[in-house]
Amino acid sequence: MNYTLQDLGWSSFYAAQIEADSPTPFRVSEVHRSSVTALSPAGYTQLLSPDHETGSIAVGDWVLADPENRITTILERQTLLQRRAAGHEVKSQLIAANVDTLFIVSSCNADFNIARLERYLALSEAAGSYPVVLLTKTDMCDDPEVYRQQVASLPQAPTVEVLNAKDPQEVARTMAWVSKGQTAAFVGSSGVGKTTLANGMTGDNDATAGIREDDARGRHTTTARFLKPMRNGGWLIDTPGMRELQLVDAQEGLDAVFEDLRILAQSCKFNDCNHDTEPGCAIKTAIEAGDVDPDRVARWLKLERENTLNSETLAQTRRRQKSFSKHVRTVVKGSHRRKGR
Ligand SMILES: Nc1nc2c(ncn2[C@@H]2O[C@H](COP(=O)(O)OP(=O)(O)OP(=O)(O)O)[C@@H](O)[C@H]2O)c(=O)[nH]1
Ligand SMILES: [Zn+2]
Repeated sequence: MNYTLQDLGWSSFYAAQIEADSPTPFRVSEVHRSSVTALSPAGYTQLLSPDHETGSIAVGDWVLADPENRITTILERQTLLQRRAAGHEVKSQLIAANVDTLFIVSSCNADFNIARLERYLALSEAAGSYPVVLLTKTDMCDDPEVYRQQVASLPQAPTVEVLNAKDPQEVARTMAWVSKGQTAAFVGSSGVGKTTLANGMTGDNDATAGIREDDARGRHTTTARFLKPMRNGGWLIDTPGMRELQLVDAQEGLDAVFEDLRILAQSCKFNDCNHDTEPGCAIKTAIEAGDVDPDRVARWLKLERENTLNSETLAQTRRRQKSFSKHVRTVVKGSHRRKGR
């Protein structure tokens, strides 16, 4: 199957970043330890990272490479999904780039959890992706509408679809949230139906998501991310293992999801009000008047604290990533100069 750049999601946003005589861009479809697999109209190509490290490249990225297939430029992203990486050290982990639609998957059962949905919604808003909440397992639930209502009545009124993920017609309906050339990804807990939905949307038949990869320490299970073509001409970034999700650098996302509380907090007497014991706290007053749900305030403050802590500690990591992208851009400029420009 050969794809045009437009099929792969190329748009004027990216075209504006390259020059007329730039080499053909690639879309990253898989990130490995020191190389990436990328798609272009010529098919799949293995590309090398200049510093043999791929932490700054995400599935979905658009990149340029030199004739030796070494990546020279990562094009500016339209959207970027990231989270705090697992482990003690605060690092951001790139999940996927240039995702237009983020499917936030939960089930119409005990998995359903507003706090988790708010967290995923903030992630999506911070990334710049359009969130669509998919509530699965309607066939095993007496009243899916109760669940739909709970999502739809959030102040942000997110788009929500309820469906049986095993029903091809219902999957086809939800697939319409991704147009030809657009890219989608899934987040959600284990067992909510992400693989089932992905199989329905791509026509694949994946049973397990983990793959095995060799490294110096021997074989170990790793989580892989793939860009896969959807039946309708869209693209799906399959992101297994997207369960635990700590926010980092997600202030804009939190501001969007909790806009009502943020606006209310502007009326607090103190600018840096913790909405705890301070006098003149507009949030507390609203809770006491029954205008605001105290649980929602608690969820907001918890996510705010988490994001602030992670984002502040991240500064150093971010500087390292910046110096990487500076390095690859310099390579491009240098090669231009050599050509006498
Ligand atoms: N009846 C019914 N079963 C579903 C539905 N969605 C998923 N399932 C079943 O739920 C089980 C888990 O579904 P998966 O698609 O593997 O869930 P997942 O989100 O990919 O889980 P992880 O890979 O662990 O993250 C499977 O047995 C599915 O067949 C649904 O809408 N209705
Ligand atoms: Zn306050």
